[in-house]
Amino acid sequence: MSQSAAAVQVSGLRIVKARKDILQEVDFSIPAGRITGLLGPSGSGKTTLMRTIVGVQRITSGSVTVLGKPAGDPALRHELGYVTQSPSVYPDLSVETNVRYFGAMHGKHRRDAAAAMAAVGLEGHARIRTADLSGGELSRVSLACALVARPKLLILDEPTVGLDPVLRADLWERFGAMAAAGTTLLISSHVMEEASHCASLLLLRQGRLLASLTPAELSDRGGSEDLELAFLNIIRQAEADEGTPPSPGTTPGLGTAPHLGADNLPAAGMTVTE
Ligand SMILES: Nc1ncnc2c1ncn2[C@@H]1O[C@H](COP(=O)(O)OP(=O)(O)OP(=O)(O)O)[C@@H](O)[C@H]1O
Repeated sequence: MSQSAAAVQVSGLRIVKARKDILQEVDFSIPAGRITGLLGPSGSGKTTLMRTIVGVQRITSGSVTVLGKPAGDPALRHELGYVTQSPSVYPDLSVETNVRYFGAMHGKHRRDAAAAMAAVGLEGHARIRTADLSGGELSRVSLACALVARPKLLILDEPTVGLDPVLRADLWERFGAMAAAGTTLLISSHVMEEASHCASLLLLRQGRLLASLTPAELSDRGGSEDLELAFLNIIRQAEADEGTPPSPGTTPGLGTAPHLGADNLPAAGMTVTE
C-alpha cells in the first residue's frame, strides 16, 4: 500500500445502540503511514468509532473498509492492533511473559517481544511483574503487547491519559517513529495540544463528524493558534448554526471518564457487541 492510499475508508456509517444514534452520517478516510488524531468531547463516539474499525462493534448501516477488507474480516486479526483505555495485561505475569504471550498469538518469537519492549522503553523492566509497575509503565506494557504483532494499523484509545508530560512527549516521539516506518496510527485524545503531533485530525461531536482536517486547518478554521480554543470555537459555531444552547458536554479537554466493561477485554477475547 502506498503512503497516499487510505488505510481505512468509512462511508455513511451509522451505529445505533439501545435505540439511540451513537454515530450517524460518518464519512472519512485515514491515510496510510500517518498519525490521525480522533478528537471529541466525552461521549462524542470516539471509542465506538474505534471499536467499529477494529471490528468488534456491529454496524447498523454504512461501510467500513480496513486495509482493503471489511472491518472485522478475520484476515485483519494479524494486521491491526488495538489498545484500550485501561491496560489489558495479566497482572501476575512479568512484562516479558505478557508481551511474549500476546506475540505467540501472532506467531512471534522472543526477539520480537524484546523489540516491542524496547520500542516503548521497557527493556529494563522485562522481569518485573506487571502488578508492581507504575501506571505509566503499565500502559506501555499494553502498548508493547499490541506492537509485538507488528500491526500495519495501530488504534490507540487515549494512550497518554494519566501520563506525565515527559512520558507523553516520549510516547508521541515513538508514535512518530512508527508512522515514519510505515505504520498507520489512529489515536484518540481529549488533550487538544496533542493534536499538533498528528498529520490529520477527525473531530467528532455528538456522534457526527464535525471536520476532517490538518492541525493547521483546525487553527485557521477555529481562528486560534491554540488548538483547544480553535476546536471550541468550531463547536460553538456548529451549536450557533443549529440554534442549540452550549452544553457542558461540548467542552473538550477536561473530564473524560475512563471506560469500563467490554472495551477493556484483551484483544484476543473480544466479541462483537450491539
Ligand atoms: N451500549 C450502549 N447503549 C446505549 N448507549 C451507549 C452504549 N454504549 C455507548 N453508549 C453511548 O454512546 C455515546 C458514545 O460513547 P463512546 O464511549 O463512544 O464516547 P467517547 O467519545 O469514547 O467518550 P469518552 O471520551 O468519555 O471515552 C455515549 O453517549 C454513550 O453513553
